[in-house]
Amino acid sequence: MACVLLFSRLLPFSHRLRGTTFCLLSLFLSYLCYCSIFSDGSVMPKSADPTSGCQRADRAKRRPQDPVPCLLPPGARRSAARPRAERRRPPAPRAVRNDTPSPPMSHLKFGNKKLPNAIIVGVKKGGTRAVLEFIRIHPDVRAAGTETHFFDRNYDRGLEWYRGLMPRTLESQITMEKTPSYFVTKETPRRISAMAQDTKLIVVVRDPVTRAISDYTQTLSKTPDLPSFQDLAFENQSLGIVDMSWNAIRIGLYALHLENWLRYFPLAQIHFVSGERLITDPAGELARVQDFLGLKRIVTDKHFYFNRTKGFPCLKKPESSGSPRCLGKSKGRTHVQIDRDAIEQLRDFYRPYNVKFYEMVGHDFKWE
Ligand SMILES: Nc1ncnc2c1ncn2[C@@H]1O[C@H](COP(=O)(O)OS(=O)(=O)O)[C@@H](OP(=O)(O)O)[C@H]1O
Repeated sequence: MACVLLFSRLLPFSHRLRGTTFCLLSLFLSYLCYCSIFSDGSVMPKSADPTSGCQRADRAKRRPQDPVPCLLPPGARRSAARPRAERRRPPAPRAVRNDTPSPPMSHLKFGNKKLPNAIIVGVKKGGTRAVLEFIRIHPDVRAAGTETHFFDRNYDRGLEWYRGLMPRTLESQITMEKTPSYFVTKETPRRISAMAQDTKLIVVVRDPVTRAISDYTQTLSKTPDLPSFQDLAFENQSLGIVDMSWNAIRIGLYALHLENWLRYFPLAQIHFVSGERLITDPAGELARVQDFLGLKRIVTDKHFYFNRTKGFPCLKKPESSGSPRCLGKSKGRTHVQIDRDAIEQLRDFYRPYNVKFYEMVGHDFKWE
């Protein structure tokens, strides 16, 4: 345009006409030149998707299950394969495509849900929560957080339902759960053995008299108008006749329950944790649990401290972050006071069962 204005001032009309034509012609030639230089589309590529060309080129060689090669770190393979001229170009804009298949990151990151390799099967109020919380700080252990009650209450839901409750684990990790009522449920040993005969079993046992009082204390906290402990524990206290049908009493007959388990599992596949030693020497008990599970002894006394307020061992603050961890208020309640005579009567009642249990497992737990 500047050219046209200049000519209109300086030249007569006939000359002006020739000058304008010259000007338009040179503009047209410049345009043709521009188009020929950038005709390969590098100014505005047709497809902004950096993966599309790559997918097309490789598709013939790939099987459907193979990963899409263009999902590898951009540039790693493609820069070597591209012609030099193309490599000099500015990088194509990164496009977010919803239809690009995602790599299976969840699989890589979290592993798979597996049926448990080891189960804490009992006993109620034995210290089962403490064992699970202590063993699960081991990096090779992952555990279901809540009691699943699969083998006693939810068996009809099937193994896939059960598996769904498990945490994701890597190949090297073991899966665990705890449901203390399993130990006294008749069908459970058969059902666990039907799932996997090599399932490792852990039983946390505790003096059956203190266990019964602990059980009663828990029930009383939820049902304040419960009859007294003595009323429930004895059919006739003056004659020393214990009511074996009361659950709090029945659970403590360890020898009887164990007989049922030994029909389906060898003794070597069952590990017994002392509920008493779990409080006085948690690291020692955890060392034995780790050995039984075939784990490296990683959970050691470094991990515990005795919390005076709680009156129990708790987990120390992890090095990285977090805070010290004690079990909740429902663990370590102050027990209901039971008179000495009733306790002595219950000790007499349990003694033969305890002795039988010590013989069966080859260990004296010294419940006196
Ligand atoms: N470290 C630590 N902290 C708190 N409590 C501990 C610990 N170790 C063992 N225990 C004892 O665990 C008892 C509860 O047992 P369970 O976890 O098996 O109970 S439950 O069956 O799951 O309800 C609980 O019983 P009670 O003292 O009668 O409440 C505790 O004595």
